Amino acid sequence: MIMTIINEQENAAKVQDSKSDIVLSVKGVSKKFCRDLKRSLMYGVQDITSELLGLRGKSEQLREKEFWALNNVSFELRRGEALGLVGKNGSGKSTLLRIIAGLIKPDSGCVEINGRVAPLIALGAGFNPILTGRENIYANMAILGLSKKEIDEKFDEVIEFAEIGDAIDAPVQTYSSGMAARLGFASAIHTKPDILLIDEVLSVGDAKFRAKCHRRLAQLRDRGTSFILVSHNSLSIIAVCEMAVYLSKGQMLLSGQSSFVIDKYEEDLFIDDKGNKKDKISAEFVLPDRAEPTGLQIKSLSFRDNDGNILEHLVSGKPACLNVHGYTFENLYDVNLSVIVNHLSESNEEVLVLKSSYDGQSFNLYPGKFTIQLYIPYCGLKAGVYSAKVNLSNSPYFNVLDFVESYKFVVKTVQNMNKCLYYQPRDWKLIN
Ligand SMILES: Nc1ncnc2c1ncn2[C@@H]1O[C@H](COP(=O)(O)OP(=O)(O)OP(=O)(O)O)[C@@H](O)[C@H]1O
Repeated sequence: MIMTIINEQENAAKVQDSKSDIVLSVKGVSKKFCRDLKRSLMYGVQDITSELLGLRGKSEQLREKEFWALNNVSFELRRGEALGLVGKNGSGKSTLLRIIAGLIKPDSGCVEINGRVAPLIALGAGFNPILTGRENIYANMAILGLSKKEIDEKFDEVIEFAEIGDAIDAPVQTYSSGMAARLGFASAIHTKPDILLIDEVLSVGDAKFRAKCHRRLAQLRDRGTSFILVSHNSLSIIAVCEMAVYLSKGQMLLSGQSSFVIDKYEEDLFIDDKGNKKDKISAEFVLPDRAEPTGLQIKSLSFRDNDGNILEHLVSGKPACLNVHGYTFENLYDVNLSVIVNHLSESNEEVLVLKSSYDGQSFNLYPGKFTIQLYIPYCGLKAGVYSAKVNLSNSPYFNVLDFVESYKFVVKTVQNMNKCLYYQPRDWKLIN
């Protein structure tokens, strides 16, 4: 009997602990906007008047031209946790951050915050363009709740972190977007926030500064700061956040472990608004006939398996052939194939540059159809959406004969490789 009582007390303490760990609760938050400016102003006046008169009821109905920018979104954030917010353009991410930051009110639902929130929303948000960097630091940190004395104490650290030198005494309107982001980031992190809201700001600035921000974020996390990070860069989300929320047209489609959520999000990048697949990526990419004076035309591109069947998508670690099928009108010698691949769903950076010339290979083509094949014994790309520039050129000066600017394709993975930059074939064994 005594044991039971102790256990119940322990359980109650645990529940209490886990509750006090929650720094943010977003409960059924909805927000509607109106596309028509005149109407939006009219609705605004109506809403304020009825609120003043105490008549404003539940605003669950949409009026003409209104739409839900957020619809019944709920999640919790714990102390020291990092949560990624993903979704296509216009899915409601910034609106949600603005509601959490208290910049706009939800139409229904509520946000409960346990601590200090520092928003790093749009670049230099909160900065007054005609004030200097120095004046803005004071204004910004005061808004975030610091006293003049506290700001004086932190000031040198802030400018040292921002590394903007003499520009600190120039008006912020003369700053580049990178400089404004540095200053915004530096002042926000020095307010010792409990929750930091970061909207794409980490994608500006040079690589060195970004690395410094990431290091500082890791330190803040160790001290218990929680983050919400909005980014179109899936790798940033996976690297920084253990949890993620996926918004689509204002609704929370999915929440959970970030690698799982990102997988689904990346898959959906190829689904259009009507739910159809946007590009038949795997089906042959067929080019129209063009008047090419170069003596060669690329007719189609496709990825195929070893048996020549068209692949719906590539799979990390599995073999594939890229078939470049075309037509030549004359003899062409020393033709080179080049394939440059960008990772669309992440940084859009080049991740692969393959040129037959680099491998000392070129092809002689004679009038009629041809197929040049690039065989990859295993696909080293990780899951995601990619775009390839495919180009045929010939020596001696690599004159371009024909090219395809953007051949999109999807790579899927059967194993969890999301935290890796590329696919690594592997085998595990114990050797006694
Ligand atoms: N003040 C506003 N008035 C009317 N519509 C708005 C307003 N603010 C945002 N919207 C609309 O609400 C929707 C959600 O916008 P939001 O900026 O939250 O999307 P997002 O997911 O942050 O997009 P992005 O990835 O492009 O930054 C969009 O359709 C946008 O046009």
